[in-house]
Amino acid sequence: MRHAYPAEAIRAAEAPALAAGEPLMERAAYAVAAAVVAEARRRGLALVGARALVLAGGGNNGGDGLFAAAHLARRGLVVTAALLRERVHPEGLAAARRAGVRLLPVSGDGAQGHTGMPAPGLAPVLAVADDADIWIDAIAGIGLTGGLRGVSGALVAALNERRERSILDPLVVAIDVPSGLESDVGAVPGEAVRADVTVTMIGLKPALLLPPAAARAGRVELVDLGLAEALAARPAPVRRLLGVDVADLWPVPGPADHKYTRGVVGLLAGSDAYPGAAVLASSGALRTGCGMVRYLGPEGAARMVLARHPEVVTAAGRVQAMVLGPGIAVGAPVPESAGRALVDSEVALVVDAGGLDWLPTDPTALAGRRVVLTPHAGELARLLTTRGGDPVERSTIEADPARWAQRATELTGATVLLKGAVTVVAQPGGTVFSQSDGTGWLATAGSGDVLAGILGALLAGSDAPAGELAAAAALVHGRAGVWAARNRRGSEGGPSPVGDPVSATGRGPLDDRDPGAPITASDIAAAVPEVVRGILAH
Ligand SMILES: NC(=O)C1=CN([C@@H]2O[C@H](COP(=O)(O)OP(=O)(O)OC[C@H]3O[C@@H](n4cnc5c(N)ncnc54)[C@H](OP(=O)(O)O)[C@@H]3O)[C@@H](O)[C@H]2O)[C@@H](O)CC1
Ligand SMILES: [K+]
Repeated sequence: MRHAYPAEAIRAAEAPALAAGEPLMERAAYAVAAAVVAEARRRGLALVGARALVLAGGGNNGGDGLFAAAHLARRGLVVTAALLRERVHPEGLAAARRAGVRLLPVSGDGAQGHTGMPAPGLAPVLAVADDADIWIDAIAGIGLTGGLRGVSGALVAALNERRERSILDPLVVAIDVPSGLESDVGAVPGEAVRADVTVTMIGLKPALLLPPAAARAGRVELVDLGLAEALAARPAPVRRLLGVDVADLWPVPGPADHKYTRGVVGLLAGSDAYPGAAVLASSGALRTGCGMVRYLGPEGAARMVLARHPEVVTAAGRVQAMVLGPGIAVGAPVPESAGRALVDSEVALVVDAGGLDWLPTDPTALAGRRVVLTPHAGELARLLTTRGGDPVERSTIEADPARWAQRATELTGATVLLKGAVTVVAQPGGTVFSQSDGTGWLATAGSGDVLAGILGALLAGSDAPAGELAAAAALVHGRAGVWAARNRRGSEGGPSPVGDPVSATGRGPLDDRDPGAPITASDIAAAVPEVVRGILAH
């Protein structure tokens, strides 16, 4: 499991070590220099003579940068340090000077000019940036408050603009947190550095896991500076499940299990308008490995479900988890079986799409129950607007998904899995999970119906907390999409997949060399067993 800690916890963990005189900044700077060297080598950049620009702010983050600049200069790189404050870390500055780093004070004059052109005071540093192979961002770390101001904001805006126009393609390494991100949250308050690699100290920060901020960090390397134990004693409000965590909580059947002990999933999904959702949610649940699926929706959809999955049962009966709402239109009346499940505290619930309207208005009504809502941003906007009183736009949610998912848990009393490129799961009063396991190919009709089925099966088959199971479902769903996109599997029941057996775990992102192939929701469901096997065999 990955854990992310707020700045306050990082500072508390480092305080005793600093008081004891441990050379944390030296260790941090050494790790940054090592990461720069390793990444430059990976890119085939000759180190001696390579040009690096360090952007140094006035705090300890700038100190890390200046010491790292000194290391790199001693390795033969040509290093310039842009000093963005009149006063920068004095020992760091002295070390950089001794190592032969060129020091370039950056004037803030006119930095906030209104013309949209780079401010005149920035011209010298932009000229160095244009020629540099490597930019190292040491403007600010956990000490940043609010959007980047003044000369730093203007400089980062100008650098981002140059990269966007593809004039330049330097290696960008951020120290601790890309500058411009507030380390405790996923929202991006203004201009922020876009890093290829972020070398982060002591522990991960929430901004490195949460959308949309996390996308600015690139690959994250954690350097614990010997403080992992001190930090582990503190609560981590943001977490990410890994495959091994999912293996630990996966309901693997034992010899004494039968279909009822494995868990029965009830499905109230699909409608005359959207019958396919019933099929896809059934596929998701069956491929995840529940004991039985009971399909309780309309007859037309039931026929389609049975045609694809003859193992589905359409008779009413006991269920351990119920999936309510995929493929059901907003405003549809509450079916009797859904009404019963909503008041039966023994039944875990997955509530999606049209089912979201069926939730009790009193958030305490679901207290103590395992209930997971699975909206996308548009559905969450609607739910927050109807329940919270004030209108909330989809774009507002996309600017800070974790915050709004948490707000929805307060208003409903349920766990909320907010679907997106990075999926966040908020629980009442609890940890937020942030899962980034998928690929853009997953954004296809019916994908969410499959996810609801996967989650229904996990809730039916395991007693683990709903939030962890929701994060596990997101991980498996994401990896199934990656696996399907990589192996270009045909429709469910089609020919055996071809491809590298290593990729059967679904691990590892698709990349420029193998961007993957288009997939359908059926492909995602079909890939789930391979992904589960990969996770369990790990
Ligand atoms: N202690 C140690 O030995 C170790 C510390 N470590 C490192 O220290 C970092 C924390 O250092 P920190 O506390 O000094 O804060 P830091 O992140 O440098 O930010 C302050 C600077 O940012 C500026 N600034 C703030 N807001 C701004 C804005 N909106 N827009 C523009 N500027 C803004 C602020 O300017 P000012 O407000 O003072 O004008 C000041 O210059 C941590 O992230 C890690 O990298 C680790 O390596 C472990 C060892
Ligand atoms: K930084």
